[in-house]
Amino acid sequence: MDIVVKRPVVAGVLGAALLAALVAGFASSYLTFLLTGAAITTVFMQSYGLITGRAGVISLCQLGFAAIGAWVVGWANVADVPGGFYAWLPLGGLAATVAGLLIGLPALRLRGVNLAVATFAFATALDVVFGGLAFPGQDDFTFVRRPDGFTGDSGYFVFTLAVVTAIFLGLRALDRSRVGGALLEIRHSERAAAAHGTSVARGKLAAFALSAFVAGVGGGLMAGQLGVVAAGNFTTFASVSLFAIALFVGTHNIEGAVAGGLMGAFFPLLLDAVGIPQDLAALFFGVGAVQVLRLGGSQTDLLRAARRRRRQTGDLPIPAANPRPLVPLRLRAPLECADATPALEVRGLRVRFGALTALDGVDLVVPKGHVVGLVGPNGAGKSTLINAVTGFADHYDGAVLLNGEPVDALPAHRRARAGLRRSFQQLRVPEALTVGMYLQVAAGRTLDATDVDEQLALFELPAADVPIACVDVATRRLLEVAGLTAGRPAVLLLDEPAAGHSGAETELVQRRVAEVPERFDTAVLLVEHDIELVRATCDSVVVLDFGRVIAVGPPDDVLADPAVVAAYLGSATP
Ligand SMILES: Nc1ncnc2c1ncn2[C@@H]1O[C@H](COP(=O)(O)OP(=O)(O)OP(=O)(O)O)[C@@H](O)[C@H]1O
Repeated sequence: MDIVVKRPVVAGVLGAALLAALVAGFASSYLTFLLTGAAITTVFMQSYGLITGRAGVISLCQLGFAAIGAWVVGWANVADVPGGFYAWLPLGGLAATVAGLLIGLPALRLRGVNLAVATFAFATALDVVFGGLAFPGQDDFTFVRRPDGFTGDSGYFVFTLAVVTAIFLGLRALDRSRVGGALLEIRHSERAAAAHGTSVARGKLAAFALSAFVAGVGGGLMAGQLGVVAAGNFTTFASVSLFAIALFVGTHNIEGAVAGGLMGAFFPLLLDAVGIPQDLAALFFGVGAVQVLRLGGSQTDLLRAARRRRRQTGDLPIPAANPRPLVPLRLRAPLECADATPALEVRGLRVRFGALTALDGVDLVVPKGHVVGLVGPNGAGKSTLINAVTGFADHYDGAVLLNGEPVDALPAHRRARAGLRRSFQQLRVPEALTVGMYLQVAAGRTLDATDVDEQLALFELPAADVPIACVDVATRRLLEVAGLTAGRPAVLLLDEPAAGHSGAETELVQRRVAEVPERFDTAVLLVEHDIELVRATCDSVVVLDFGRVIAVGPPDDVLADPAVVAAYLGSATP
C-alpha cells in the first residue's frame, strides 16, 4: 500500500506488468481480445484527456486522427516499409500529428461550441473521405503484421499495455512540467495564461498535435489488433460517444483514462447482455456528460476532491525555507519621482466602449524602483487602463512604452514576456495545479526548488506540493502576487490585490508590495480601494475620475486634494 502512495510510477508499472502476466497466462482468447480493445480505447481516452481534459479544447474528431494512424500503418504494411510495426506505429502517430496541426491552425480562433462544430465538421469530412477510400489491405484482406515477439493475441495485449503505460509516463512528465501547467491554466483562463506570457494559440496547437499523435497511435494499435480496419471503426458517432465518456469520467486523470477505456469497451457489451441495443450506450454516455455540467466536474475530479477533503486535517504544510532578509529592510518613505527613469510610460491613452469614453487621454509614468498608486471611484477607468496597457483591450489610442520601447503592436502574452505583468480583479488561479506548479507557470520562467520555497515562505504560503484546491481564496490571491513577482518583471500592475483579505492579510500584502521594487527589481502600478494601503505603500499616486487624471503627486498631498475628496464623495472618502 505504501508503495502506491510513495512510488506511484513504480506501482503503476508493476501493476501493468502483473496484469500483462495474468492475461497472458490465464485469460481466454475472447477476454484477451476484449481487454486489448479496452487498452486501445484507453489510448483514445488519453488523447481526449490531453486535448479536452488538460487544454480545455472541445474536439470531436479524435477518432478521425485514429483513422489516419490506422491508414498509415495499413499502408506501411502493404508497402512493406522497413522497421516493421515498431516503426509503422510512430509513423501513424506522426501522420495524425500533421492532421492535428492542420485542423488545429484554423481552429485556433474558435472557442467552445464553435470549435466543437469545426472539429465535428472535420470528423464528418473524414467519414466521407474514408468511406469512399478503402483502407490499405481492406479489399484483399492483407492483414497488418504485428510487432515481432508480440504476434499472438496475448503477446499483442502485452504490447498494447506497454504502449498505454509509456503514454501514461509521458503524460505524467507533461503534467509535472511548466508546459503541462500552462495547458491547465489555458483551460482555466486563457486571459490569465496570456498574462503570464503563455501563447494560448501555441498551447492549444501543441495540445492538438500531441493528442492527435496519441489518437493516431491508438488507431495504429487497432489496425494491429484487427488486422484489417475499415471506415466503420472510426465513425464520427463513435468519436462523439468517446468524447462524452471522457468528459464524464475525466480522462486527464490516470484512473479516469483507465475507467473510460473499460467503459468504452465493455459498457455496450453489458447493455447487449441485458437485451438493450448497444447503440443506446451513447445515450447513457451523453447523460453522463451533461451531469458534468450539473456537478461542476468529472467523476474522477469529484472523487479526488472528496479524497482531499477527507485527508486534509489540521494546518497545511509550510515550506522549509526562510525568505532572504532585505539588508537593510527598507522602511518605505515616498521616493521623489522627478529624476527617476520611467519603467512604464502611458501617453494619451484613450479607450472607448461605443458611446462611452472610459479613458480620455490619460498620461501616466511608473518610474523604476517605485510603487505608484492608481486610485479613483468605481467606474473611473482603472481596470480599463490595466487592460489596455497589458494588451487585453481590443483597441486603444495613445502609446504604451516599457523601458522606453513602444509595446503597442505586441499581443498580451508578448507584453508579459517583455516584462509587463498584471493580476486580475477576479481571481484566476486554477485549482487543478499545485501551489509550486502555479508559481512556476505564473513566473513564466523555471524556478529551482530553493527559489520556490523562499518565495512561498516570503508570502507565508503553504508548501509547493499542496494542491491549490486545498487553499482558501485569500491565500490564492497572495499566491497570484507571489507568482507574478517571482517572474521579476520590469513592471507589475496589481488590480486590487488586497480585495477580500482580512486585516492581518492586508498588512502582509502591504509589506510585500512595498518591498517589490527592491526585492524583485520591479516597478509597481497598484490599483487599490484601500486608501490606507495606498498611503503606506506608494511613492506617488495618480487619481482617475471619469477616465481623466485629476491629480498626481505624493500620497499625502494628493489624497488631501479637495478635487480628489470631491470625486470620492458618495463612495469612500480618502
Ligand atoms: N467591456 C466593457 N464594455 C462596455 N463598457 C465597459 C467595459 N469595461 C468597462 N466599461 C465601462 O468603462 C468604465 C470604466 O470601467 P472600469 O472597470 O475600468 O472602472 P474601474 O475604475 O476599474 O472601476 P472599479 O473600481 O469598480 O473596478 C465604466 O463606466 C464601465 O462600465
